[in-house]
Amino acid sequence: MHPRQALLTSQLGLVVKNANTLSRSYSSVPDAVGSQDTVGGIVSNIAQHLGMGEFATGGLQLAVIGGFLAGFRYFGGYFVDYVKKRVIVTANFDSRDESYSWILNWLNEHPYSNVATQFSVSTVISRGAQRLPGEGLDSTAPAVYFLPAHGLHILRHKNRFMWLNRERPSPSVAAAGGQSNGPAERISISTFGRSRAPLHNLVLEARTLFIERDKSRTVVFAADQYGAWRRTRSRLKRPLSTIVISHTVKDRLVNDAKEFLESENFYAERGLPYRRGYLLYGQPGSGKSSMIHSLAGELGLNIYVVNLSNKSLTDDTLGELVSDTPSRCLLLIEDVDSAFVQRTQGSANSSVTFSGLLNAIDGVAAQEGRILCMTTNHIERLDPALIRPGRIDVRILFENASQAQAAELFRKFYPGLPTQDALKLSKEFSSHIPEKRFSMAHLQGYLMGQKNNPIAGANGIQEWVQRHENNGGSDSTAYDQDQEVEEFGNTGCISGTSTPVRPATPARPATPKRIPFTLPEVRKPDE
Ligand SMILES: Nc1ncnc2c1ncn2[C@@H]1O[C@H](COP(=O)(O)OP(=O)(O)OP(=O)(O)O)[C@@H](O)[C@H]1O
Repeated sequence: MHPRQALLTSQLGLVVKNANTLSRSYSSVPDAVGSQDTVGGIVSNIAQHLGMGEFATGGLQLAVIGGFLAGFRYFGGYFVDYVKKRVIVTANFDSRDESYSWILNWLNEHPYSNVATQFSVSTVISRGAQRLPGEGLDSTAPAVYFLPAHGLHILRHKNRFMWLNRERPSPSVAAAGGQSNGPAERISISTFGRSRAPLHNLVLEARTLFIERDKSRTVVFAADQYGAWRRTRSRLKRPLSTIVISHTVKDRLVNDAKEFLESENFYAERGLPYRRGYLLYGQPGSGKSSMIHSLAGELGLNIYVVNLSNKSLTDDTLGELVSDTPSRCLLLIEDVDSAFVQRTQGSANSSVTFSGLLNAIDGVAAQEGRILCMTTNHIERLDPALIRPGRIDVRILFENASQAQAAELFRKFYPGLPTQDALKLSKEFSSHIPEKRFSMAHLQGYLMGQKNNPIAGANGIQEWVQRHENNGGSDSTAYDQDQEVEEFGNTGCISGTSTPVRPATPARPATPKRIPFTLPEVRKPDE
């Protein structure tokens, strides 16, 4: 035999011998039973039975042992997982979900965030840890949040050890995982034990903390390019008293919305879709958006804004977005005329089709308990189907400033004035303003130039008005009628009593048409 061959044979013999020894060591059966009962023995017996040589027997024994080890490795993972599941409880949070913001906020408040040596700094608490505009604008300096950095952290909460893993997959991993909503960040929090209660309570605590933080604010969500809602900003609630419109209109609108939110049973008992739609229409800068923000604040609802001009928005994503809104929220579609002029004209400015919009508004997936608000400066351009009863239940006309509104705006603009002075100066101010000639935004702009000088504000208005009238003014022709709420049938779909709005000619009329209404009074649902 060749010396190398002899060496190989002797080495293999050694391995086989060791394998026999090893296989014996796994056996818990006493030697008295005989070597036949060990794994090695059984394998060699089978090998002998098959007429295999010593070399092949050793190979077979090695293969069997390798198989055992591979099997242990494979099933060992399951075993470890099984044990983990029985002694460790874990909660996972995904950045695409609102609960992620609760946890980030909770972490920011947690003492660990002050001592963590690896931490990230953020000016916003938001999903996806994205830099989003708007937060902190109400204060002079933007807020700063200190959060544990990505990676593993061990912290103590309510006398319990917990470990937290904050992970952000790379975009390639997210793409491979088919995450169409963009790469998601994840936080998992674990602790020993089988009870979910500690983590359950932690989540509830985080939610309460977050709600407290937003209590005095209205949070605005907007659809991102992936078709998911993103928190874009939160604003201090705007008091209703700062909106200068007819008090009757304001009260009726707010009461109507409040009544709706309390009438779930009424709708359920009658099998009516539980939603309510408002259309705020009229002059630019007359307070439509401000009224909606104020209304949301009053009702304690967050605002979900859909921008139909967003080219990445499709019928499907719009439908998903609407069905993804919480059951209590205000869904806002601003400047709805800019995307849809008339059904027949298609949707040149939007990837969403007209029927896609209608489906999203009242399709089966549309959320119950939702308030829909649409705004437009051109009601006459809207397709009647879009604003038919059931989709839009209440219409509110916003006009340019009346003299009474101008006077009230003046008084609210200078709240520190003694009553007598406020009355005198506001009268002087408003007397020079032609009825419904200028928008409230326009007048507010003028007053901003006289922020600290109410007397100059009152005295200078005449010259300002003359100047703007000579220039043709920047406001369009005034309406000739009073502000009012126009009320369709309460139940929307089954009404059929209202007079539909005729699609107007494409040319912009000087004076928007008033829409006739059939029910002058707001009816209570249980009347
Ligand atoms: N009726 C009003 N009461 C108080 N402030 C008003 C009123 N109307 C307008 N403003 C002020 O004018 C500015 C613009 O108002 P807002 O955006 O609400 O108008 P809009 O009708 O929604 O305008 P557009 O149709 O152009 O979107 C805001 O700063 C708001 O405070």
